[in-house]
Amino acid sequence: MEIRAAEDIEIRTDLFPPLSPLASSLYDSFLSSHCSSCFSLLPPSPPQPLYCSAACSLTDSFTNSPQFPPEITPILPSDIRTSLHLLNSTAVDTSSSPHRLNNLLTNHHLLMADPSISVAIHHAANFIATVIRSNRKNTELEEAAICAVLTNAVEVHDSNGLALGIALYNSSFSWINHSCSPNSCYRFVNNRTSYHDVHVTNTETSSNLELQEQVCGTSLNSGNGNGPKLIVRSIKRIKSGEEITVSYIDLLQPTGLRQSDLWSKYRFMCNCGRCAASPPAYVDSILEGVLTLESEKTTVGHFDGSTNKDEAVGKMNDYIQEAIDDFLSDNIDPKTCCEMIESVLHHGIQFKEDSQPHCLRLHACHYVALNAYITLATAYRIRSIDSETGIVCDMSRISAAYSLFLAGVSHHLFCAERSFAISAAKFWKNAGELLFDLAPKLLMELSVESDVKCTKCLMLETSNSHRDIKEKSRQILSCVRDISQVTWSFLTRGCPYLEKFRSPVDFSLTRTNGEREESSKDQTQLKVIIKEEEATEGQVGIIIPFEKLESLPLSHLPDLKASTTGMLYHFHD
Ligand SMILES: C[S@@+](CC[C@H](N)C(=O)[O-])C[C@H]1O[C@@H](n2cnc3c(N)ncnc32)[C@H](O)[C@@H]1O
Repeated sequence: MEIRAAEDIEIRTDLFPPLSPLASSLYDSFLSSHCSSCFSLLPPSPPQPLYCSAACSLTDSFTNSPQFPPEITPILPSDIRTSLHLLNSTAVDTSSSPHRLNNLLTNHHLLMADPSISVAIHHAANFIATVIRSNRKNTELEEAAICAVLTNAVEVHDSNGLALGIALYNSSFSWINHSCSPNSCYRFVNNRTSYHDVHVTNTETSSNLELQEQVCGTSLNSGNGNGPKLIVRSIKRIKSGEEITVSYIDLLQPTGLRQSDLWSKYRFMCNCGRCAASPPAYVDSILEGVLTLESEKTTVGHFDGSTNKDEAVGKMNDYIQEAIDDFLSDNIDPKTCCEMIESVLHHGIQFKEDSQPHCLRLHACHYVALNAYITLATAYRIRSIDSETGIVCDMSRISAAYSLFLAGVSHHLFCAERSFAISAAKFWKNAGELLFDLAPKLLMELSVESDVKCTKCLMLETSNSHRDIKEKSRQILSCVRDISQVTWSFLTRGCPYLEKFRSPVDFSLTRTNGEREESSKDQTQLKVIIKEEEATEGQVGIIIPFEKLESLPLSHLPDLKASTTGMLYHFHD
């Protein structure tokens, strides 16, 4: 099943009114802080039982279910609670074939064929049958409910991106397939927001969609009226008849990782255009891109004796990822985390090829580097809070610089793949917040007053059309580039990794190992190794300077890809 547009849909259109879930549940860690029915934050001393209102308490009858048996692992208690709600929902037709419960795909055969999960599904189904005191002879329906939840439920996030729990929606949403280059996205709206507070460009939007092979008569808003409401919005222009797609996973990952993410979470191999592209899309090559520098320009190597680039890249990735994981699990302090990650980002690692030493670095847009910038921005921010007065500003400044750099990098990727708009917008917002946070600290330190307003761009104005958004995106970049001519060197002072870059939106290196060099000279010394095994001898790629990529009409990007020989991207003036 799939959903297709019944008519042309403009960018930024809500495809149907906010949808209530058929069933939902908080994760265990939020059960005492959030309303189990509508997911809103409860007051500091919450009422017992834990609902925000009498209406919410009426919709949720299974919160006090008995202790979950350990055999249900790896199925989470929130999956079981959602399955219980689903079976208890008046909007669910339990008399139809359990293999397509309420017309939702259950992937029953796929999940039951996997021994790592089928045993747990079986135990969980027996547990659910006991709770609902089912007198059915078998637990087929309970199994189907669990499989429907595992196949279709989505994680619910609050406005800060915190994952609160899961929710399952009817076929209007659940029939929307995944794409790694989707044309739509979804988000959750506060239950207290009325439909009229939500921006809807076309109030007739429910007629924008055609449900293929629709057989159920369920109305769009059937389900748990108090649960977290979901909105689907177009992020590209969609032609009549085109399939509506959203992303089920983080899109800022290269193809192999996206595929394994989808397999481990949803048990399917993605067959979308981005995954099937050959040669791979520009963004997928650059998300895994690495740089080599000639030996005399480098001094430090973290892993001696490596003669294989793939192995060297693997070590570099593992080292950074371990530092990130250790930081997130409190195993290392923020200062050590910054030192470990920055040392690999800045110095890269050494390897030998044809008995020549080379230094390998992650490309600034490498997916591990992106995760590193997020961690570094957070770690420096924590250091700013924990610091003595003297270095508070320095720590906040570098935190803002990493956040701004991340926004610039994601914007660069967004220019080539428009579905990265959501990530780029989030990173720009974070960067803006950290810069706003830094400004008063600096003013206090400098004891000056200032009223700074941007007159170059109209960033806060909303854009309606594709052309407007492109123009606004160009304005923002030109504004950031102009401002960063004066601020970037200040923001990055004392941070050797970021000091190498000309600005947060230009990734051509300005120095290698402390030596300031002309950018053009650098570029001839850098080889962009995107997929080394596919490059032929003598191929030298050049990092595409940001301005050049930006000034290219988007329609040229596929040409750029098609004109490549091997996997190296050549770019000529
Ligand atoms: C939420 S459902 C989407 C609707 C589903 N196609 C249906 O018939 O009801 C998710 C399931 O659809 C299939 N699916 C979704 N996107 C896919 C894609 N890009 N490639 C292959 N299968 C996909 C997978 O079986 C996945 O588990």
